[in-house]
Amino acid sequence: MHLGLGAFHRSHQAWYTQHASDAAEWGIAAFTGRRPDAATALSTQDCLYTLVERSAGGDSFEVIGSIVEAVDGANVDRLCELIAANETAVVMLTITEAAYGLAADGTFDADSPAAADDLRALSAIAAGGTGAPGSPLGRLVLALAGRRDSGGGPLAVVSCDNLSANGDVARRAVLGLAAALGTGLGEWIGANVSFVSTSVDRITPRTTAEDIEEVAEQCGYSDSSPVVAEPFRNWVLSGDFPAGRPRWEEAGAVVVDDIEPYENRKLWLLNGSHSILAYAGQLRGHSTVAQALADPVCRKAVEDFWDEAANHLNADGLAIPQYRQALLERFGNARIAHRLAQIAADGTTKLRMRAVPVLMAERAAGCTGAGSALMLAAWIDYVATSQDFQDPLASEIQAANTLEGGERVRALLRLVSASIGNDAAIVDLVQGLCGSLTANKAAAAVPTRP
Ligand SMILES: NC(=O)c1ccc[n+]([C@@H]2O[C@H](COP(=O)([O-])OP(=O)(O)OC[C@H]3O[C@@H](n4cnc5c(N)ncnc54)[C@H](O)[C@@H]3O)[C@@H](O)[C@H]2O)c1
Ligand SMILES: O=P(O)(O)OC[C@@H](O)[C@@H](O)[C@H](O)[C@H](O)CO
Repeated sequence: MHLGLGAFHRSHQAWYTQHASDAAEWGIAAFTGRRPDAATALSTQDCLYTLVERSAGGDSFEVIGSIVEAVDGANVDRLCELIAANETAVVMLTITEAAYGLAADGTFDADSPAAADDLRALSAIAAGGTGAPGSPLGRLVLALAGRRDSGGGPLAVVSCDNLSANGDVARRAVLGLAAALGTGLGEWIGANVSFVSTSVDRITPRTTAEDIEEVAEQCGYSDSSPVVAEPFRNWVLSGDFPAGRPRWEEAGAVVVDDIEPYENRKLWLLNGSHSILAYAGQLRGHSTVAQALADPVCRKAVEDFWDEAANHLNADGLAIPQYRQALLERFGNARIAHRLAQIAADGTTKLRMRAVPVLMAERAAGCTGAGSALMLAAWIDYVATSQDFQDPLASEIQAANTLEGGERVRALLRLVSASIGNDAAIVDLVQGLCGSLTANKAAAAVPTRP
């Protein structure tokens, strides 16, 4: 099963499942998150779609068939039916970082609007009423209650979202929501559901109309739902699969006992620098990752942050210099038009995992942390100028934006993390960096496109 049918699941977990040595024994039922569109489009073509692997040198095409059913996420009856089935072994999630209802301290926030709605819906069901939760995790909790009742047995929930310790985060959110259905469900989940943590990597931008045209021209058939991704892919998993899983390792996935060093390497070096490029790049007039990286001001901001992060990535075998070099090549692939506006979304949740841990580690080591602080300053400048940023705390950001100077910086930083927002020296540091990325904007080396 999969929740959050979008581009990434189709370029990553569906690819690994298709290439597992026992692929013929498995099929994925994938549910959308907030809209039915992706399921409707895929269903009309038997859930088959083209994966376009886009390197700097050209494109190659592969039809992926590992998804066997695509369903509107609002079809909670079908979700419950499939999760109750004994044959269901794994539930994968790509529902975005913002969908886990994380509070600024990393705990589950039962008061976030989506969680509060789900808790109300689940409590009403527990009291014998009708209705259904509206978020993927709320729906999953209802379906897990059905599995318990039907004796479907244990299974694994595998978060594939860019969150540190994503399995633990998923467990906290599921248990937080399950409380509304009575304490017995939490106990059953504790005993029967394994929350697997993963580090996932494959740059997969949103599909464009040009991508659809290209597939028609090159492949000679019409595909409404191709997905474009870079050639690179990586999947590191840690946790138990009590009901089995496809042999993903035969397709290159890696199973480890301690995932933290891999997660930190990926979240800090790749996603952290993506966030710098997203905010600094847009402030400087760029719209894609490749354009922003070619701007020396953005490139320096990335390298400075990487230097800081590397100080705290010390586990054996991480090969940080090679990883950095590979990232420069991957980001520089201008044929992958990775939009900075897409990466910029949900900054409060993302910066908590991308900037804050490195900043705190640097300061604990007696350094300034200016490279990580610049990521936060870029975000603060971005939310002042962007008219249409997306964030689970958008209204709180708007309220903070009505303040001035240090008060505004402090209020915005508190939305990311109380520990940095309440630290006067960090607030001063970040405030001093605000505006610095655009101060020499005229020096940007790259012509920009709208
Ligand atoms: N695209 C990539 O390159 C990439 C790479 C690695 C990891 N990821 C992870 O996968 C996630 C999904 O990526 P994608 O490219 O498929 O994105 P997407 O925008 O296509 O979204 C995937 C699904 O999540 C649902 N969703 C979005 N916001 C939600 C919310 N607030 N609450 C509930 N559901 C929501 C959508 O409806 C959709 O079904 C990312 O957020 C990231 O955590 C993506
Ligand atoms: O999808 P997000 O919003 O978590 O982050 C945007 C990008 O940084 C991200 O999607 C990367 O492309 C991806 O993590 C590469 O594996």
